[in-house]
Amino acid sequence: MLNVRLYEIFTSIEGEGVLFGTKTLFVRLAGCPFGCYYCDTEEALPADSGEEHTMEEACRMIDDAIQPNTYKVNFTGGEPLVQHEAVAGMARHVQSSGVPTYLESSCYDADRFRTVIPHIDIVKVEFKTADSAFVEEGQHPRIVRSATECLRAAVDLGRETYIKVVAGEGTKPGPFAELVGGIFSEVSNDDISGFVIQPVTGPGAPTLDALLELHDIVRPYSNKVRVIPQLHKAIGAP
Ligand SMILES: Nc1nc2[nH]cc(C(=O)O)c2c(=O)[nH]1
Ligand code: SF4
Ligand SMILES: [Mg+2]
Repeated sequence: MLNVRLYEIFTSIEGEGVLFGTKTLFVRLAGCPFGCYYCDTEEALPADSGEEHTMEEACRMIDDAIQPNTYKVNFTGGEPLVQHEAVAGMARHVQSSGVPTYLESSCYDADRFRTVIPHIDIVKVEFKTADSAFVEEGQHPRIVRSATECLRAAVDLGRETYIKVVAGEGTKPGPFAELVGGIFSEVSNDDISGFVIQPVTGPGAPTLDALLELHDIVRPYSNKVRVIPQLHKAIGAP
Protein backbone atom coordinates (compact mmCIF):
# COMPACT_ATOMS: atom_id res chain seq x y z
CA MET A 1 0.00 0.00 0.00
CA LEU A 2 1.19 3.49 -0.86
CA ASN A 3 2.22 5.66 2.08
CA VAL A 4 3.53 9.21 2.08
CA ARG A 5 5.98 11.06 4.32
CA LEU A 6 4.84 14.60 4.98
CA TYR A 7 6.98 17.17 6.74
CA GLU A 8 4.24 19.73 7.39
CA ILE A 9 0.93 21.15 6.17
CA PHE A 10 0.23 24.83 6.74
CA THR A 11 -1.59 27.84 5.34
CA SER A 12 0.40 30.94 4.42
CA ILE A 13 0.70 33.66 1.82
CA GLU A 14 2.38 32.35 -1.32
CA GLY A 15 5.82 33.89 -1.22
CA GLU A 16 7.28 32.82 -4.55
CA GLY A 17 6.63 33.07 -8.25
CA VAL A 18 3.90 34.63 -10.37
CA LEU A 19 1.15 33.85 -7.81
CA PHE A 20 2.89 35.52 -4.85
CA GLY A 21 0.37 37.01 -2.46
CA THR A 22 -2.27 34.29 -2.86
CA LYS A 23 -3.64 32.41 0.15
CA THR A 24 -2.16 28.95 -0.17
CA LEU A 25 -2.19 25.61 1.60
CA PHE A 26 1.34 24.20 1.54
CA VAL A 27 1.80 20.44 1.60
CA ARG A 28 5.51 19.94 2.27
CA LEU A 29 6.72 16.47 1.40
CA ALA A 30 9.70 15.01 3.23
CA GLY A 31 12.93 14.16 1.43
CA CYS A 32 15.25 15.68 -1.16
CA PRO A 33 18.54 14.11 -2.28
CA PHE A 34 20.00 17.40 -3.55
CA GLY A 35 22.03 20.14 -1.91
CA CYS A 36 21.37 23.67 -3.17
CA TYR A 37 23.47 26.09 -1.13
CA TYR A 38 20.49 28.45 -0.70
CA CYS A 39 18.06 25.74 0.44
CA ASP A 40 15.75 27.13 3.14
CA THR A 41 14.04 23.86 4.08
CA GLU A 42 17.03 21.79 5.15
CA GLU A 43 15.00 20.22 7.96
CA ALA A 44 12.81 18.54 5.30
CA LEU A 45 15.71 17.10 3.25
CA PRO A 46 16.26 13.78 5.11
CA ALA A 47 14.16 10.96 3.66
CA ASP A 48 13.12 10.02 7.21
CA SER A 49 12.09 13.55 8.24
CA GLY A 50 8.44 14.28 8.96
CA GLU A 51 5.94 11.52 9.49
CA GLU A 52 4.56 8.70 7.42
CA HIS A 53 0.85 8.52 6.66
CA THR A 54 -1.45 6.38 4.60
CA MET A 55 -2.85 8.14 1.55
CA GLU A 56 -6.28 8.19 3.20
CA GLU A 57 -4.82 9.93 6.27
CA ALA A 58 -2.89 12.43 4.14
CA CYS A 59 -5.97 13.34 2.10
CA ARG A 60 -7.99 13.74 5.30
CA MET A 61 -5.28 15.99 6.80
CA ILE A 62 -5.43 18.18 3.69
CA ASP A 63 -9.25 18.32 3.84
CA ASP A 64 -9.09 19.28 7.53
CA ALA A 65 -6.40 21.94 7.01
CA ILE A 66 -7.82 23.70 3.97
CA GLN A 67 -9.29 27.10 4.87
CA PRO A 68 -12.01 29.06 3.06
CA ASN A 69 -10.81 31.24 0.15
CA THR A 70 -7.70 29.16 -0.47
CA TYR A 71 -6.42 29.95 -3.97
CA LYS A 72 -4.44 26.75 -4.45
CA VAL A 73 -2.72 23.80 -2.79
CA ASN A 74 1.05 23.95 -3.29
CA PHE A 75 2.85 20.58 -3.25
CA THR A 76 6.41 21.38 -2.23
CA GLY A 77 9.24 19.91 -0.23
CA GLY A 78 11.86 18.75 0.01
CA GLU A 79 11.41 17.55 -3.52
CA PRO A 80 7.86 16.35 -4.22
CA LEU A 81 8.89 14.16 -7.17
CA VAL A 82 10.77 11.86 -4.76
CA GLN A 83 7.25 10.66 -3.79
CA HIS A 84 5.65 11.25 -7.19
CA GLU A 85 2.91 8.62 -6.93
CA ALA A 86 1.75 10.01 -3.60
CA VAL A 87 1.75 13.56 -4.98
CA ALA A 88 -0.33 12.42 -7.96
CA GLY A 89 -2.81 10.76 -5.57
CA MET A 90 -3.11 13.73 -3.21
CA ALA A 91 -3.36 16.19 -6.12
CA ARG A 92 -6.13 14.12 -7.73
CA HIS A 93 -8.00 14.22 -4.42
CA VAL A 94 -7.60 18.01 -4.09
CA GLN A 95 -8.74 18.58 -7.69
CA SER A 96 -11.87 16.52 -7.03
CA SER A 97 -12.75 18.95 -4.24
CA GLY A 98 -12.51 21.84 -6.70
CA VAL A 99 -9.37 23.57 -5.41
CA PRO A 100 -6.57 24.18 -7.96
CA THR A 101 -3.30 22.29 -7.50
CA TYR A 102 0.21 23.67 -7.90
CA LEU A 103 3.58 21.93 -8.15
CA GLU A 104 6.82 23.41 -6.76
CA SER A 105 9.55 21.10 -8.03
CA SER A 106 13.14 21.13 -9.18
CA CYS A 107 11.97 19.06 -12.19
CA TYR A 108 14.90 16.64 -11.91
CA ASP A 109 13.05 13.65 -13.40
CA ALA A 110 10.78 14.01 -16.43
CA ASP A 111 9.24 10.52 -16.14
CA ARG A 112 8.13 11.20 -12.58
CA PHE A 113 6.93 14.66 -13.59
CA ARG A 114 4.75 13.14 -16.33
CA THR A 115 2.92 10.96 -13.77
CA VAL A 116 2.10 14.01 -11.62
CA ILE A 117 1.32 16.74 -14.18
CA PRO A 118 -2.10 15.37 -15.27
CA HIS A 119 -3.31 16.22 -11.72
CA ILE A 120 -1.67 19.66 -11.51
CA ASP A 121 -3.30 22.89 -12.69
CA ILE A 122 -0.43 25.35 -12.30
CA VAL A 123 3.23 24.45 -12.47
CA LYS A 124 6.50 26.14 -11.81
CA VAL A 125 9.29 24.64 -13.89
CA GLU A 126 12.55 25.43 -12.17
CA PHE A 127 15.87 25.58 -13.96
CA LYS A 128 18.83 25.25 -11.62
CA THR A 129 21.98 27.15 -12.55
CA ALA A 130 25.34 25.38 -12.42
CA ASP A 131 26.41 27.44 -9.39
CA SER A 132 23.41 26.29 -7.28
CA ALA A 133 25.28 23.15 -6.08
CA PHE A 134 22.04 21.25 -6.83
CA VAL A 135 24.13 18.53 -8.43
CA GLU A 136 27.81 18.16 -9.27
CA GLU A 137 28.94 20.30 -12.18
CA GLY A 138 29.25 17.31 -14.57
CA GLN A 139 25.61 16.36 -13.94
CA HIS A 140 24.27 19.81 -14.70
CA PRO A 141 23.57 19.38 -18.45
CA ARG A 142 21.48 16.29 -17.67
CA ILE A 143 19.44 18.26 -15.11
CA VAL A 144 18.79 21.03 -17.64
CA ARG A 145 17.59 18.40 -20.14
CA SER A 146 15.21 16.97 -17.52
CA ALA A 147 13.76 20.38 -16.69
CA THR A 148 13.40 21.12 -20.41
CA GLU A 149 11.47 17.86 -20.90
CA CYS A 150 9.24 18.79 -17.95
CA LEU A 151 8.60 22.21 -19.48
CA ARG A 152 7.66 20.59 -22.80
CA ALA A 153 5.30 18.13 -21.06
CA ALA A 154 3.55 20.87 -19.04
CA VAL A 155 3.05 23.14 -22.05
CA ASP A 156 1.88 20.25 -24.25
CA LEU A 157 -0.78 19.40 -21.64
CA GLY A 158 -1.92 23.03 -21.66
CA ARG A 159 -1.05 23.65 -18.03
CA GLU A 160 -0.46 27.17 -16.73
CA THR A 161 3.32 27.05 -16.70
CA TYR A 162 5.93 29.50 -15.57
CA ILE A 163 9.69 29.31 -15.35
CA LYS A 164 11.77 30.11 -12.28
CA VAL A 165 15.50 30.51 -11.93
CA VAL A 166 17.09 31.29 -8.55
CA ALA A 167 19.94 33.78 -8.93
CA GLY A 168 22.77 34.18 -6.45
CA GLU A 169 26.02 36.10 -6.37
CA GLY A 170 27.67 33.25 -8.28
CA THR A 171 25.16 33.17 -11.16
CA LYS A 172 27.22 34.02 -14.23
CA PRO A 173 25.65 35.91 -17.15
CA GLY A 174 27.32 33.73 -19.83
CA PRO A 175 25.95 30.33 -18.69
CA PHE A 176 22.63 32.02 -17.78
CA ALA A 177 22.31 33.37 -21.35
CA GLU A 178 23.01 29.89 -22.71
CA LEU A 179 20.33 28.42 -20.41
CA VAL A 180 17.77 31.05 -21.44
CA GLY A 181 18.53 30.59 -25.15
CA GLY A 182 17.98 26.85 -24.74
CA ILE A 183 14.64 27.38 -22.94
CA PHE A 184 13.30 29.65 -25.69
CA SER A 185 14.40 27.29 -28.42
CA GLU A 186 11.93 24.86 -26.79
CA VAL A 187 8.97 27.12 -25.89
CA SER A 188 7.74 30.57 -26.88
CA ASN A 189 6.71 33.52 -24.76
CA ASP A 190 3.03 32.64 -25.42
CA ASP A 191 3.48 29.21 -23.81
CA ILE A 192 4.44 30.59 -20.40
CA SER A 193 2.72 32.76 -17.81
CA GLY A 194 5.97 34.20 -16.50
CA PHE A 195 9.75 33.99 -16.25
CA VAL A 196 10.72 34.63 -12.64
CA ILE A 197 14.25 35.45 -11.55
CA GLN A 198 14.24 34.85 -7.79
CA PRO A 199 17.16 36.44 -5.95
CA VAL A 200 18.69 34.40 -3.14
CA THR A 201 17.56 35.84 0.23
CA GLY A 202 20.31 36.66 2.75
CA PRO A 203 23.93 35.47 2.35
CA GLY A 204 24.78 34.91 -1.32
CA ALA A 205 22.25 37.49 -2.55
CA PRO A 206 23.08 39.03 -5.95
CA THR A 207 23.58 42.77 -6.46
CA LEU A 208 21.02 44.96 -8.22
CA ASP A 209 23.39 45.38 -11.18
CA ALA A 210 23.71 41.60 -11.49
CA LEU A 211 19.91 41.18 -11.39
CA LEU A 212 19.44 43.87 -14.04
CA GLU A 213 21.94 42.08 -16.28
CA LEU A 214 20.11 38.76 -15.89
CA HIS A 215 16.76 40.48 -16.50
CA ASP A 216 18.08 42.00 -19.72
CA ILE A 217 19.22 38.58 -20.93
CA VAL A 218 15.63 37.24 -20.68
CA ARG A 219 13.80 40.37 -21.89
CA PRO A 220 14.49 39.94 -25.65
CA TYR A 221 12.70 36.57 -25.45
CA SER A 222 9.93 37.46 -23.01
CA ASN A 223 8.09 40.52 -21.75
CA LYS A 224 6.95 38.31 -18.84
CA VAL A 225 10.31 38.41 -17.07
CA ARG A 226 10.07 39.56 -13.44
CA VAL A 227 12.57 39.76 -10.59
CA ILE A 228 10.58 38.59 -7.54
CA PRO A 229 12.13 38.02 -4.10
CA GLN A 230 10.65 35.68 -1.49
CA LEU A 231 7.70 37.65 -0.09
CA HIS A 232 7.20 35.38 2.95
CA LYS A 233 10.71 36.17 4.19
CA ALA A 234 9.89 39.90 4.06
CA ILE A 235 6.68 39.52 6.08
CA GLY A 236 8.06 36.97 8.53
CA ALA A 237 5.61 34.27 7.46
CA PRO A 238 6.41 30.55 7.09
N1 LIG B 1 5.04 31.43 2.10
C1 LIG B 1 5.75 30.51 1.44
N2 LIG B 1 5.71 30.49 0.10
C2 LIG B 1 6.43 29.52 -0.53
N3 LIG B 1 6.49 29.27 -1.86
C3 LIG B 1 7.26 28.20 -2.07
C4 LIG B 1 7.72 27.72 -0.85
C5 LIG B 1 8.54 26.49 -0.71
O1 LIG B 1 9.11 26.24 0.34
O2 LIG B 1 8.61 25.74 -1.68
C6 LIG B 1 7.19 28.55 0.14
C7 LIG B 1 7.26 28.63 1.57
O3 LIG B 1 7.96 27.88 2.27
N4 LIG B 1 6.51 29.62 2.16
S1 SF4 C 1 16.04 21.04 -4.65
FE1 SF4 C 1 14.84 22.40 -3.29
S2 SF4 C 1 14.57 21.21 -1.38
FE2 SF4 C 1 16.24 20.20 -2.55
S3 SF4 C 1 18.17 21.12 -1.77
FE3 SF4 C 1 17.54 22.33 -3.57
S4 SF4 C 1 16.30 24.05 -2.73
FE4 SF4 C 1 16.44 22.46 -1.10
MG1 LIG D 1 10.27 27.57 1.53
